[in-house]
Amino acid sequence: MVHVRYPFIAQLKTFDMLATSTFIDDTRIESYKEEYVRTNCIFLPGFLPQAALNFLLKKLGNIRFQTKFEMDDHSKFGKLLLVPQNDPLLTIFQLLINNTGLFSIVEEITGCEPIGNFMGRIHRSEEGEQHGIEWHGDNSDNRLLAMTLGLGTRDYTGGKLQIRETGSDQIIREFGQLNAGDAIIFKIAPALQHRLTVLETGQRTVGVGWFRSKPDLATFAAAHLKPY
Ligand SMILES: O=C(O)CCC(=O)C(=O)O
Ligand SMILES: [Fe+2]
Repeated sequence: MVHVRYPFIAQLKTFDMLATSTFIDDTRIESYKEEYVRTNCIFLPGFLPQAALNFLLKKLGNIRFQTKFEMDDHSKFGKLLLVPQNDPLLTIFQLLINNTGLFSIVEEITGCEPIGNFMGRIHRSEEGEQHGIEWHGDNSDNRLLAMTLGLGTRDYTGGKLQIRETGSDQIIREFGQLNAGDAIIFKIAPALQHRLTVLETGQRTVGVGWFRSKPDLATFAAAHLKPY
């Protein structure tokens, strides 16, 4: 018998989280559907259960973030601090969201094609650093929907996630201060763009990622959710 080691998983299992919890209140599906049709996004306050949230917040306290520039061909369109790609915390975050029950509910609310996997990262914006991301679409890599999950305990100003129709001046929806555990799920399509405005005061920390049509979960897990 082969023993694999997921150092944090034993703790997570005690929360009875993995593969059992869907995080979305299914009595509210109809109102989420209506919100999504109207605004191309849904706001999910208290999406992440407290135990999982406390666990992620505690681990985040020990992480050394690294500066990352968002690049489009050779031009920069954003600057942020990122949890290093090989950090086990990213595996935990992705394990929580790669949940087929959650995928089904998200498919039902948004009418998107079947979700194969969720690929995510964790980033932070800090005051005085011009941290933010200009208008962009994230239209690549089989992305269907994006998610932003609040993972910070500090207040902030600026750092707004804004959504618009491509090329338009009108903001369809914007989200300022996010509380830890709150999530936003929004549509990725050529007709839509979003941006993260520059952080003015305080600090903003979020998990972000994309629900993607391909590859399927088994293929994704074998490549990205490996034991370490
Ligand atoms: O921080 C956010 O809410 C969204 C960030 C974003 O658009 C991205 O990472 O592509
Ligand atoms: Fe984005």
